[in-house]
Amino acid sequence: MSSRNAKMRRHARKMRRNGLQPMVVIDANDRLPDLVGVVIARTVWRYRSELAPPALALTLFLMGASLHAGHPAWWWRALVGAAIAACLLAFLGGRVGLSLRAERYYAAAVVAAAGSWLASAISLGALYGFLPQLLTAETVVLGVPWWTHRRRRARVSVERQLAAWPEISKAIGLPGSRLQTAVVDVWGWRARFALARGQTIQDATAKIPAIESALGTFRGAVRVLPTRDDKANRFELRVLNIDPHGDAIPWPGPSVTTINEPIDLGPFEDATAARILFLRRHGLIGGVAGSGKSGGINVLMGNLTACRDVVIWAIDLKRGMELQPWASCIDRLATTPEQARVLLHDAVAVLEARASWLAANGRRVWEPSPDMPALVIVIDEFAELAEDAPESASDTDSIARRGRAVAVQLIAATQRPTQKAMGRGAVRSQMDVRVSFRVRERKDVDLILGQGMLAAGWHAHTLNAPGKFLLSAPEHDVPRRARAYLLADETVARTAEHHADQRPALDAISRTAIEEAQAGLTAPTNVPEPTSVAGDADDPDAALMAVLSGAPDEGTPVQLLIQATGMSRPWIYQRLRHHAQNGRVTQVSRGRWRAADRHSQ
Ligand SMILES: Nc1ncnc2c1ncn2[C@@H]1O[C@H](COP(=O)(O)OP(=O)(O)OP(=O)(O)O)[C@@H](O)[C@H]1O
Repeated sequence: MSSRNAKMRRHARKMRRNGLQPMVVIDANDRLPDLVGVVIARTVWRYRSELAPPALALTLFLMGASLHAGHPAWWWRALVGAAIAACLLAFLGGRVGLSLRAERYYAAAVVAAAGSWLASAISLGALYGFLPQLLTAETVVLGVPWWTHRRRRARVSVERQLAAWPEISKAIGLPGSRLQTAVVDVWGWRARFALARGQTIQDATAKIPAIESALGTFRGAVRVLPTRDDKANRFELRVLNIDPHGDAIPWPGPSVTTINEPIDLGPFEDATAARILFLRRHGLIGGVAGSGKSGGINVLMGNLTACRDVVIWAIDLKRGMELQPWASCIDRLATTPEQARVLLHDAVAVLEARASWLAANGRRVWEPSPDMPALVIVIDEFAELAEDAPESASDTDSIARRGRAVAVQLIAATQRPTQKAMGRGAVRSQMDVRVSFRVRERKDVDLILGQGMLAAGWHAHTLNAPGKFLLSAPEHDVPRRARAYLLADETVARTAEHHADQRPALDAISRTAIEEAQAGLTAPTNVPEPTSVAGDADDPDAALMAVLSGAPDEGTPVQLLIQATGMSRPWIYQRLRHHAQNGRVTQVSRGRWRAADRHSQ
């Protein structure tokens, strides 16, 4: 036979040299040549999934025939066995991977039909009456759902694609890498590979375009990720047949009611939520204009405003364009450089006061609660702040370095967080949560996400639609694409209105600190010496009323009242409360007081 095959190969080569296609000629009396046997075996193997229904029918036929000959009384065993198996599949099929109810009922129906036909064949004979025709009809009827089943067809096509992996791996420069498992999911499929000795996940990441070409997918369909066990010599390949982020994903509403819970920013490609904890963390959001940063901030605002243990301050130097719709939920909104400067100065005062309070009370961290809320400062376009209010750099720096323990947190958005744009301080390096929307240049990946992230596969420059982002944080150390939920303008307006009533106020410690800071900031130099205003150093209450009577329309800061009377802050507040109850003084604004009727005093 082998000399015959050699002869055939020589003949085929000769035909090809003459420009002809070789043809296998089979003599009716001859044994089938090896080649044909191999071709048939390969075809059967290749189409084994499609051939499963007739193969099952043939097996049943042979079993029925042989058992009828040897054990015709066994028919009831087949019947009972099939009934039990059908019930198990119908009710517990989920445990063997039949996740959909329709799949479970189908499997149960197949087992029941096969079992009853087999029982009849064992008892009566496989060729009895219409039994062969019945078997054929059942094969066709029950075969149709099998042949048309989407997931089965997808799995088969994946298996066929992956059968070529040994050649693909050589062609793309990952020789020796081996397929371990493959699973079809809603969006496409994923497979786990073992790498050859010395190959790394970074090598596989660098080969993504080559893998896409070899598998014949569309551009951008392939992701390379570490496996769950985080082994350095394995990787997971995800291939998307449909982009799960193809359409905008409407915001389903807030995912949290406290900052102690992780906020859901939008789904990853496998439909799991990109949840991130902001408690005692600073966040940096970057990406080119139009990449969806403001959309991302909207998702954050929708969630933060639902938290009763968060007070939100915001800086939006684009005249409040982005954050204005949330104004009813924002405790303080700075839209000018001067307002921003004061706001950040006050935030540092809050930070200091909270730190002193923690130290005095032997506590390590500020646990946010509705009475003692976290203070989250959202800054849209940080670069404008750095440029227009450069004197605030030391304040943002202090907050970035020392704000975590006292829950005074920054969330900054900017297009390119260069050192210059971030105010040259420690702000960028202190950002614990990084969200990168699309960047224009590859090097901007490292700018937003941190040094070395581009090389590690964080390819934010390949994000291809607004709202798509990569999330980097201690609990998110793998570059998985996510897409932020989209809040329509009406949703923002409705949510802001809904949450406005439940916003908490700052705690007394923070409020007092702000009043002190503002008194320090605004103490005018031309105000007469407090003692001379008071005129009566022996009677602090009279001195207090004298200062309040002479107060300007915008009121006198508490700090001045302290200086005028020489009394402590609690004493001042106690007297102010007392006089306010009697209608003698009035609070003009936070920390500023004057006499109710200044002319009658
Ligand atoms: N999550 C999202 N899903 C779908 N579309 C989005 C999403 N986020 C933003 N978009 C679309 O992209 C457009 C630009 O988004 P956005 O204004 O948030 O970008 P930006 O990065 O803040 O830009 P800029 O820096 O100019 O303010 C929006 O008008 C919106 O149509």
